[in-house]
Amino acid sequence: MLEVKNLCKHYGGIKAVDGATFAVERGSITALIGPNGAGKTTAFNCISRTVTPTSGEVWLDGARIDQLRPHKITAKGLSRTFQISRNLSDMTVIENVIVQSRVDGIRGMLRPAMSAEEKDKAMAILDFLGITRIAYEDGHNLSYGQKKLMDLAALLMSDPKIILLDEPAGGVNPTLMEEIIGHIRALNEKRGLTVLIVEHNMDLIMRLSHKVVVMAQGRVICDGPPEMVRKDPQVLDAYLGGVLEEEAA
Ligand SMILES: Nc1ncnc2c1ncn2[C@@H]1O[C@H](COP(=O)(O)OP(=O)(O)OP(=O)(O)O)[C@@H](O)[C@H]1O
Repeated sequence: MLEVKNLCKHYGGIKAVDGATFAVERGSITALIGPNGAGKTTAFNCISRTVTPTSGEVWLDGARIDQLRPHKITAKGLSRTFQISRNLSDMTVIENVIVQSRVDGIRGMLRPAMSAEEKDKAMAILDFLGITRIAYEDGHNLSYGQKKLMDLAALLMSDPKIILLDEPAGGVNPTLMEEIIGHIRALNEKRGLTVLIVEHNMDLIMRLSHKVVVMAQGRVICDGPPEMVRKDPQVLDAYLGGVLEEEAA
């Protein structure tokens, strides 16, 4: 469904992504992992076109998307979250969900009124995520976890076929992590969404993913099912005896 071919992003002499090639199969939950600085977030940014790749190609459902503007990519069915929640704190949750999800760029941000249709759709999504009770809460009153769920809701407004989640469990407590795992699984199994996740939490990765793609120094060094990847010597080397080795023991 999503194919990344020989993707490169160089910042001067720094090769943040250096010829990465991988695929995300339709209906899968695929994880992109790797040590700090491996190039995961930069690869995400190139796929969603929030940064311009230096070279390489990104294909979605057989069409090249690496030359499209970000909102055109969203309109084609690919949506992403950001590591740092982008909530607009002087708006309510439902307003945030609607405004952040408008795919027509800056014009959407400037269009204040919510249509009845947008509101119904946003409420149905908040319901799916179990957070209708905070629909009219101001953005600045939200907990960190509630912001994460609001971001997920905004992501779903554009009816994506594939979602890219950047550290969905980053900084959340164990209870919320279980909730987020449940939501991701439900989105995949009940709504048929394909999911690509960047995440450092190995427990989440090993439990959720069908396939794991491992990056190190801008390149893909291994990909396959989680139980294979966690025992791969190259992967263990890349992590230098870190969390994967403990898990594989
Ligand atoms: N805008 C930038 N300018 C210069 N260098 C950058 C820029 N963005 C990323 N880099 C560098 O590119 C490399 C890859 O960074 P990236 O954030 O993609 O890694 P990552 O795998 O997501 O790391 P982490 O797990 O720590 O988030 C790092 O060496 C980083 O310092």
